[in-house]
Amino acid sequence: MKRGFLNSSKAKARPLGPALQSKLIGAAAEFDVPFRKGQIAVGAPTTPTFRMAPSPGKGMGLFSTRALKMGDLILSERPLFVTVTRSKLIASLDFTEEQQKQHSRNEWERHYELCVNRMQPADKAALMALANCNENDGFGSIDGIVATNAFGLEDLGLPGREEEYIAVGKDLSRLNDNCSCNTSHRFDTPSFSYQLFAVHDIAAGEELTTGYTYLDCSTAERHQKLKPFKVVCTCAACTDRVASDARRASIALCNPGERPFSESFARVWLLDPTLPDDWLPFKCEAQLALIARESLEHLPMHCEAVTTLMEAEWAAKLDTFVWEKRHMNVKALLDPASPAYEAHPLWRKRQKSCPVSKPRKRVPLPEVVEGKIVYPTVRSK
Ligand SMILES: C[S@@+](CC[C@H](N)C(=O)[O-])C[C@H]1O[C@@H](n2cnc3c(N)ncnc32)[C@H](O)[C@@H]1O
Repeated sequence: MKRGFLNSSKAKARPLGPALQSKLIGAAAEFDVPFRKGQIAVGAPTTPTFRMAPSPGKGMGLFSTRALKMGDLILSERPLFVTVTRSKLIASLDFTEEQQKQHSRNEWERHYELCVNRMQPADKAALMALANCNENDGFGSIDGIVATNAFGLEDLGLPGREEEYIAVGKDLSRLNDNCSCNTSHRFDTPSFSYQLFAVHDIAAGEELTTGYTYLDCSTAERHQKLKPFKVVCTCAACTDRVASDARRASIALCNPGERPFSESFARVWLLDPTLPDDWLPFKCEAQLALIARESLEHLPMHCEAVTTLMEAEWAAKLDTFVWEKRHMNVKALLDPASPAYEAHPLWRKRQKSCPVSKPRKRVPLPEVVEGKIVYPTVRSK
């Protein structure tokens, strides 16, 4: 699961076999010693970065207490509660769909109760104080809280079963949704903690937000996926949906079939020696401009576009930084016998297929015109 919560489209429903059922755990009860004192884990910020406060129309939320820079660590916390990803539990083939659903909810509630009753009182109280958007939907009280607040815990699963676990955090689960979110989290397995980072600069007092669903899709798709959280998102992207949808479609298209950016555009560039050298850097810059415009810096495509740009263009620029200790000799990058050449696959392939460099021109960035992305220059092959 790239980001977000239990109901993410990637959280697959699968039967819960006995082996998995026995793994159902209350993290606070099961993993102790180094982190038992509070929720703060290794690497936590030394000065407070956030506070919890009401967010109009959204219940409680987290707000920055000081200006944060892109990449700043906001919080680091051990999950309160870890469990296997919720799946439908089959009871009887004679059950109606609704009876089946209710059976599943009852079973999950029974399992959760076993775990929660093993938790430390303070952890249990913190868990039970979290929001529950499923209160009147036939969910048990713990099940409802887990469904409202759980994050994917993909780094704990075995290969091929990465989406097996989910977790709830005392502070992390207070993050509200925004389709142009300003934070991203990852799970640090050695410290068994979630770490939350600023994905762009954040002003003091700004609400900290995350994306509950995949965000490189249309407003209508996002709203559909937000339904289980009872969220009707009114963020800037949802309000300016025509232009925003066009930009997001273009960002997602740069990643057809979830192939890394470097494999889609870089491949075209690598294999076509008639394209100018600046074709790929241009594509990267266009992608970066759209990502920045939509505040989608948390997407893997952002990192991929920067990496591709670095390899395609900035490697050559490094040649001029002779005053820098780590100065990289680009001649080495051009020499197939050198280790530097070997270490840069993208550059290497480009040099192989297109040995003659063509001059790099700056081009204006794409714009949205009547809901469509318009690239300013038609690039000739
Ligand atoms: C994980 S909790 C977030 C923290 C929660 N606001 C609280 O008070 O603890 C998810 C719930 O917060 C509310 N929420 C989150 N984002 C929202 C948004 N953008 N607009 C309205 N409600 C939102 C919804 O009720 C949702 O079910």
